[in-house]
Amino acid sequence: MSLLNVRGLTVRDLRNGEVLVNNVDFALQANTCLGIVGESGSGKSVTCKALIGLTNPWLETTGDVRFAGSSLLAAPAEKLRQIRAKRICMILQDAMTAFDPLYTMGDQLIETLRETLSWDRRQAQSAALEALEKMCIRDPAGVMQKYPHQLSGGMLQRCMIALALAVRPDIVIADEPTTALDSINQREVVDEFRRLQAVTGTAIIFVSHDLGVVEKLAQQVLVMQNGERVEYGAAAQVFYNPQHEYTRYLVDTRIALTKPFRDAMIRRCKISC
Ligand SMILES: Nc1ncnc2c1ncn2[C@@H]1O[C@H](COP(=O)(O)OP(=O)(O)OP(=O)(O)O)[C@@H](O)[C@H]1O
Repeated sequence: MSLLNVRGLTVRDLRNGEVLVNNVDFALQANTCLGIVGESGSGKSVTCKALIGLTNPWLETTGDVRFAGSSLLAAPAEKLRQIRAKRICMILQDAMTAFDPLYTMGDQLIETLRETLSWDRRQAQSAALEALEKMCIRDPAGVMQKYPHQLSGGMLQRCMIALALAVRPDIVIADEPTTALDSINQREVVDEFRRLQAVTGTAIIFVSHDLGVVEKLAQQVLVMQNGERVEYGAAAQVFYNPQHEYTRYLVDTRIALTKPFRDAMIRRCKISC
C-alpha cells in the first residue's frame, strides 16, 4: 500500500468556478521522492496545499487523498493540524519568511520541537543541535544563537530541513525550496534533501520547475500543465522517454538552457588541460 494515495484530486475556486487542479492521480511510496514539475501556474503548489488542507477557504477540494490508509480530506481540522505538525511537514519556498525575525534560530527550533513533540527544553535543544550537525552545519551552537537575518538563504533552508529531520515526519513536502537560492546553494540544499532521505527514510514530495533538480532527487515524477496531470511515472521514463509533448518541451528547454553552459565548460577544460 502506498503511503499517500491521491485519486481524482480537484480544486475549484468557488468564487468564479475556475478549476485550478483537475482530477489528478498519483501515489507516494514510503522512503521515495516524488517530483512535481511544471511551469509557473500549472497547479503544483495548489495540489500540495490541497493534500493537507492548507488552501484558502474559497477553494474547494474534492477527490480522495489517503494517508496511511485514512482520508485526509475527511479528517477533522484538529486531526489535520496534528498530522501537519508531526507526520506531513511542508517546507516553504522562501525560508526567510518561515522564521520569525525577532527570535534566535535556537529559540525557534527548540520551541517548535517542544510544541510539536511535547519534549522538554533540554531534549529539544539537543535534538535541534543534533539535527543541525546532521545537516553538516558548521558551528551549530553558534547558528542557534543567530537571528534569521544573520544567516544566508541557503543556511535558513538547511535549518528548515534540519527541523524536519528532527521531527521525523512520514512525508516532507518541499515546495520550490531552491528557488530563492543561487546555484551553489541550490546544489547544497539538494544534497541536504538526499541526506534527509538517507538518514530518516522520510518520503519527499519535491516541487520544482527545475527539471535538473528533480532529476537528482526523484524516483517518480508527476508533470503538470494547466492544473492537469500530463505525465506520471518513473523518473527515468519521464526524463529519457517522455510520452507527452509538454514533457518533451520541458526536457528540451532544459537541454537548450544548459547545453551552451556545458559546451563552454568542456571548451574551457580542453583549453586548460
Ligand atoms: N489562493 C488562491 N486562490 C485562487 N487561485 C489561486 C490561489 N493560489 C493559486 N491560484 C491559481 O491557481 C493556479 C495554479 O497556481 P499554483 O500556485 O498552484 O501554480 P504553481 O505551478 O505552483 O506555480 P509556481 O511554480 O509559480 O509556484 C494559478 O492560476 C493561480 O493563479
